Amino acid sequence: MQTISQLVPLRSAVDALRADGPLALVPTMGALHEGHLTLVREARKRAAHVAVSIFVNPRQFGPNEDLDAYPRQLARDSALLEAEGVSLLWAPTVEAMYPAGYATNISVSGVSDGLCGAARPGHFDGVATVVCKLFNQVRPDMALFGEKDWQQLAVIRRMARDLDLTAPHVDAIIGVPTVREADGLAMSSRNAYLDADQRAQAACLPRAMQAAIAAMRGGTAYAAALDALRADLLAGGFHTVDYAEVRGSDSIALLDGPGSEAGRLFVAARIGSTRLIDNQPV
Ligand SMILES: Nc1ncnc2c1ncn2[C@@H]1O[C@H](COP(=O)(O)OP(=O)(O)OP(=O)(O)O)[C@@H](O)[C@H]1O
Ligand SMILES: CC(C)(CO)[C@@H](O)C(=O)[O-]
Ligand code: BAL
Repeated sequence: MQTISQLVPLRSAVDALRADGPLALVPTMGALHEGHLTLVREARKRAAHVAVSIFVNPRQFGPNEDLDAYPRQLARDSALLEAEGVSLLWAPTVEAMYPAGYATNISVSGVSDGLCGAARPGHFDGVATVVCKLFNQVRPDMALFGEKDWQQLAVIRRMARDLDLTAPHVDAIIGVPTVREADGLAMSSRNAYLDADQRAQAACLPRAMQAAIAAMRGGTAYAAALDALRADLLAGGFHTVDYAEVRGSDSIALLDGPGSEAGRLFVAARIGSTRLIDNQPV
């Protein structure tokens, strides 16, 4: 596995890999867990070579968010990726990604609105901008993203179509189902912020979501099921529910009851100083 942090050597490394067959990209912010490694394994099934990027992207963090605290573990991550047969680790410096004078922003309207877009203003502009840059830098044939960040996946799919970043009529943006801990909690780098009590309480998030979905499927009105879900989370140790909403799986449009589009339940809630997100089909 080659590890590269500057653009000039990246170009020749990528050219050599691409000459050898399809190249898949797995973008990450590091602090790798089984969710990330599942994306890598899926990528290996589909491509001759896998490139993984690790970049804690300052542009997607709000002013009062956890940019400084975000876990950085490059040596450990690198060993994990080497063991998975990854060909290239692209770990750019902030200066390589955003040189002095950097002034371009990508904003994907519609799917970026609401949910995490409302709770984290500017977040999806930061994500779209860096992912567009990563695509231009690595020029992959496909890229894999986790469904845990469902809205992010929708934003990236929209951007890739709108900016012709991938070949037409090819599903080159691949979503991978959420990998969970034994008690149902979605794996996330931010789970490392939880102390033992908070970690035990956090399992109430997927449990309460399952209960709300069962109630909706049983005919309970969405609004009533969402009220009960918020109450369950607050009783279970979460102190704030940023949102608990049913939205269309593709359009991310708000749904107030069963309709023609498949619905998904989206939740973001805070426990201590940690913000957790999850989504599941209704
Ligand atoms: N549990 C998971 N299952 C599947 N994919 C995941 C999971 N967690 C993260 N991913 C995916 O891995 C990629 C990199 O995500 P990232 O590095 O932000 O990790 P994260 O665990 O989501 O971190 P954070 O705690 O910051 O949300 C994204 O496409 C994300 O959706
Ligand atoms: C896609 C991504 C790597 C962009 O920084 C990040 O948002 C993430 O890790 O999900
Ligand atoms: N996992 C999505 C990236 C973020 O929360 O900033």
